[in-house]
Amino acid sequence: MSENHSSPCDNAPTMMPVEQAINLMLASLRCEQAKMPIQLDAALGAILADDILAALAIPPHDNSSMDGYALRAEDLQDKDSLQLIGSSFAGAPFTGQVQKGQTVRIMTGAVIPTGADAVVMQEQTKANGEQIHFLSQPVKGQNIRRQGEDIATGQILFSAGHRLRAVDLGLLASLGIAEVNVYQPLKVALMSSGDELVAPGTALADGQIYDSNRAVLRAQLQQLGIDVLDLGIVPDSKQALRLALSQAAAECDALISSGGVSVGEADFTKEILAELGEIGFWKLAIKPGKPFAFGNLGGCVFFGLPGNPVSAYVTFDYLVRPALAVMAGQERQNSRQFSAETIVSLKKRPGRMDLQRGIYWQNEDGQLQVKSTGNQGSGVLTSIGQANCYIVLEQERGNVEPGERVHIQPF
Ligand SMILES: Nc1nc2c(c(=O)[nH]1)N[C@H]1C(S)=C(S)[C@@H](COP(=O)(O)OP(=O)(O)OC[C@H]3O[C@@H](n4cnc5c(N)ncnc54)[C@H](O)[C@@H]3O)O[C@H]1N2
Ligand code: MOO
Repeated sequence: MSENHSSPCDNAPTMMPVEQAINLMLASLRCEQAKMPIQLDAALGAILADDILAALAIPPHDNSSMDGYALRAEDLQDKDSLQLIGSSFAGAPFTGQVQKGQTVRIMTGAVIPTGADAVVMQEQTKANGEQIHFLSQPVKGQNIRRQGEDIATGQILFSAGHRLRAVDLGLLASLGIAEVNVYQPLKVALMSSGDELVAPGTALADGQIYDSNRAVLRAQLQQLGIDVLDLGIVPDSKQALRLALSQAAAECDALISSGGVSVGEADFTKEILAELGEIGFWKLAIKPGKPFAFGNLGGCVFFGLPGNPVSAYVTFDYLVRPALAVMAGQERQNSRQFSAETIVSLKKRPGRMDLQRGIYWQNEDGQLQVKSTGNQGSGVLTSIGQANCYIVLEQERGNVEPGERVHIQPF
């Protein structure tokens, strides 16, 4: 993280527009992760630290896409039989040259013999000893997969910052690459704040609830390949918060806390953040998630998520995820949004951008339609479980009527 964190609106009375907050956050962050070599079998989800150039072509040779016979296409213009002179198997190429009037038995994936320029599949032939009779007239290039048609030598296959997916591991393997340089994973501390919280598996006393945010956030971090330092449940005490924030600052690249960032009498998180570090901004024009706080504890970036389970989930998704991607060295992802017609009315007050939870589908005419999951309360975690998209409603928009168009962002 850069040393200079702007403090655009400490104690700002107004809510900062979400785009502005994201831009401020991303501009203040950069990747400082060391590079490390990693074997392909452990590289799923890792982020490349170097460009990958193809040192060879894929496929490396012109080869057959069918079991059949390799030949010179022009030879079958005036006759329909050719003399068999050998065979080319995948891994055991034919070493001679195909001359006028000759053919070579060939298997799928085998190298095209020198001189041949087409392959006829065996179902369109009849063998009679060394004479092969052809039932179809081939065209030049038929059933030949060209050298480099998938990947050309020297091509940049992946740029630094690319997050490796399963298919990418196959592409790297096809180039013979067994090890790549990736960025070391981020280490992120995670804590839940609140005296009312207890860990699942324990009995509840009066007024207590189970801590669900940590389970969700831990899993989301794990999916991003991040090392999680779980600081557990931190009670609403300044001293406990000081200890937790100090430990995170000493050991981690970032701290994600949930709860305690609003204006209640036990909401101390911001106060301790300001004491040990710096508040970058607090309070965004977003629903849910208004009291989101961003700051730093020296070199440790602080993300203060609101305690309400939906607010914590949504702010992680929309605000923290892109920030962590920058810190982890990942190339910028554009969020995929589509336009859809809402078939229900959506309650919306101007002033905050809404990320309502919706269900979208394609109707018989191929048009995207969407409806709300229902109760949009920021404690209703099932609204996310049932949803397959966010309905993104602009900050100044008011109530939305059935038939109006809205933006959706699929999960
Ligand atoms: N007077 C005002 N009150 C509130 C405002 C406001 O502007 N003025 N904002 C509301 C909004 S919006 C939100 S969001 C919440 C956020 O408050 P905190 O971040 O301080 O969160 P808590 O008060 O600690 O908790 C809120 C809610 O969520 C439950 N919770 C907290 N942590 C967890 C957890 N780990 N797992 C499950 N549930 C959790 C907690 O019990 C509360 O019910 O403030 C509003 N108030
Ligand atoms: O933003 Mo709070 O998250 O609206 O409930």
